[in-house]
Amino acid sequence: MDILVTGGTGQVGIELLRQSWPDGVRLHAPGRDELDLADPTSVARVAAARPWAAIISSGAYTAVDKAESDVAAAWAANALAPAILAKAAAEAGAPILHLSTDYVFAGDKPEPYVEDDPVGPISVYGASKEGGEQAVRTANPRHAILRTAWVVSPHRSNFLRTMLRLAGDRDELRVVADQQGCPTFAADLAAASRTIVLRQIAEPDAPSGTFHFVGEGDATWAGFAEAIMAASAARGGPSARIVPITTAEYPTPARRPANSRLSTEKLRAAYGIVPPPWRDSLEVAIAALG
Ligand SMILES: NC(=O)C1=CN([C@@H]2O[C@H](COP(=O)(O)OP(=O)(O)OC[C@H]3O[C@@H](n4cnc5c(N)ncnc54)[C@H](OP(=O)(O)O)[C@@H]3O)[C@@H](O)[C@H]2O)C=CC1
Ligand SMILES: Cc1cn([C@H]2C[C@H](O)[C@@H](COP(=O)(O)OP(=O)(O)O[C@H]3O[C@@H](C)C(=O)[C@@H](O)[C@H]3O)O2)c(=O)[nH]c1=O
Ligand SMILES: [Mg+2]
Repeated sequence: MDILVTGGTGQVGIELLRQSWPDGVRLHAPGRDELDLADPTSVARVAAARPWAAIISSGAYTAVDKAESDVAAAWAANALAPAILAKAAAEAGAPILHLSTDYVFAGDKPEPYVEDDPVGPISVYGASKEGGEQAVRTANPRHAILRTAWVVSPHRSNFLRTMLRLAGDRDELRVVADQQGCPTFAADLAAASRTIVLRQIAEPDAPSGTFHFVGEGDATWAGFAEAIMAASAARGGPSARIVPITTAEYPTPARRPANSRLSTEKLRAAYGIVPPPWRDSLEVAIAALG
């Protein structure tokens, strides 16, 4: 049984490939040389290369600030590529698991967002990911659109690694304290994705639709940074004092939601998946960094 994974070299892709998969399941994760998400011809070729048992669509244009000035590339990778993948899976009678983001929301809801809340992206990245959701939803009835948020891991570029790197150079880090969300560890997300995709392959009537998966608990970016520093210091790693600032004091090309906490109740009910607390996963990740 062959599963196509896009973005296999990304934070989530690396952890997907590391999961233990049942005998007979093979994951195929072509690199950029073979699969260029910005090139529809290349995406269509890989999508049609085999009758995939499932497609996991994890690859994306994830540089949130750069996307503001690179609109076409962001939309090609985040919306058009998933459309092609979802259609190819549908033609093979196969499900697609597509990863999406909290940044599809505007961030003005005071409570955690549920799956049915209206989207309202405030960035090019968020809008392009919303485009990808709509493409997947309309091209393949057998889908799980899995929205996640604030993904970190010991690999690639992410907030955890940025904070540790900056802490190695400075005594003090200024971090925004008026944006709240749910930190998510890539390994936890990959484990949830594995459960969903295996059930979708095995059961044609497995729950389809949009679901949220994020680490249990919430934080502001400043609060997350403080927890990272405490965990790092406890293991003799780099640490710095976190100075809470406002979004206005940290100007960026892209706007980000003030609140993008996500409720995960729907996934719990549909698939029995219970997200681990992000603070527990932080300890595991810091330990893995040595
Ligand atoms: N990171 C986060 O905080 C969040 C991520 N998500 C979503 O989760 C998914 C996985 O994200 P994550 O693993 O963190 O992403 P990363 O930024 O770690 O990795 C992105 C992956 O996509 C690949 N990719 C990007 N552009 C192309 C392209 N044109 N052609 C081929 N491959 C390409 C990269 O390949 P290469 O190695 O060649 O660069 C890499 O494998 C994405 O859909 C993202 O939108 C959702 C919420 C939060
Ligand atoms: C590096 C740094 C960032 N910040 C702020 C900027 C921003 O508001 C917040 C997080 O910055 P980052 O650039 O790491 O995060 P960002 O690129 O916004 O992360 C997002 O990535 C995409 C792919 C998603 O889908 C989202 O869920 C989210 O994880 O922290 C500081 O306040 N101080 C700092 O020193
Ligand atoms: Mg970033």
